[in-house]
Amino acid sequence: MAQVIDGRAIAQSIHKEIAHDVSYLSNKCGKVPGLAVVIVGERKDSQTYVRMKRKACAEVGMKSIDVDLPGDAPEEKVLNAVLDLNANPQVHGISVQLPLPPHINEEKVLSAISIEKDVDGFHPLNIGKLAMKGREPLFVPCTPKGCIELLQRSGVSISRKRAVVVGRSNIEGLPAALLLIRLDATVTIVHSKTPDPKSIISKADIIIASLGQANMIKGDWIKPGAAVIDVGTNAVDDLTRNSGYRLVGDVAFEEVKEVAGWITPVPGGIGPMIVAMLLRNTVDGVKRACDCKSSKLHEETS
Ligand SMILES: Nc1nc2c(c(=O)[nH]1)N[C@@H](CN(C=O)c1ccc(C(=O)N[C@@H](CCC(=O)O)C(=O)O)cc1)CN2
Repeated sequence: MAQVIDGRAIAQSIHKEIAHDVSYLSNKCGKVPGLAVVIVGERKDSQTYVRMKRKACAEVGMKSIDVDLPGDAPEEKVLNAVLDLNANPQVHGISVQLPLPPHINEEKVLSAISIEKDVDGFHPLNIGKLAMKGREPLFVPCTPKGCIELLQRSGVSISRKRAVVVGRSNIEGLPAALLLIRLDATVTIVHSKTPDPKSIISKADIIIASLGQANMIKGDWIKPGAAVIDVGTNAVDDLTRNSGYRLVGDVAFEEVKEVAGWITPVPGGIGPMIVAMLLRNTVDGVKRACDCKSSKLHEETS
């Protein structure tokens, strides 16, 4: 029976670490880390995530700068909002909530964010550096960074392990694979066109599932003892709920739990870590800018 990794509890302890750093930066360096979250449109799921990001900022003592634009805002308006935030000294990080409405060129908007404030790590320069040996990105995307944090804080070793990433999206699958390679795992990416995914997944010590297909990965696809991180968030009909739906992952949780060594639930696994990593990236950016080393932060505040 797998150990269920509690993403909410791990994210909460990271929030405490961040609050510690924020207090030091505010009191000793006179810098209150500021995160700008930009939302374009009224998608319900995006509004939920944006609310969570803003609430988390308040909880750890960070400043939240809110930019809410209507769904029909022209691209130029979104680009101008980003340029204003780039120039605002109170803003240390900018998160433009994805997906953007279809009339807006996502690449253009993400490329307009100053790389020093690209706390989502989506700027092509940051992704490019993540992909290159010997180069260090300023920021790593939050979902894959959260996956690694969950593995490491649960005692799962990564080096020399066989890892399979299911999905190849720019913000999840692809950067997750790049991070695992940096940590010396041997990595295979399985995607929607891969023949016989089961035969590949069943050899993995570590699985990061991010394809967006409800309950796709079954118990008999899993090597006994493997670590399974479920990044899928799929809404399935559930008439017993007031909302009429519930969230499930890409992994058939109940059956995989019987075989795996570690597993994350949905909800309550990677989700809360995405927000925690965004705050972590923002605070780390401020530390880098004012040359406050984290060891010094912990020494002086503990
Ligand atoms: N600019 C960005 N856009 C998007 C990102 C991102 O990292 N940056 N990732 C996702 C959305 N996302 C954050 O933005 C996100 C997704 C899920 C959660 C979360 O905590 N989920 C909960 C369930 C919440 C619910 O009940 O609906 C969980 O899994 O426990 C947080 C953030 C795409 N866009």
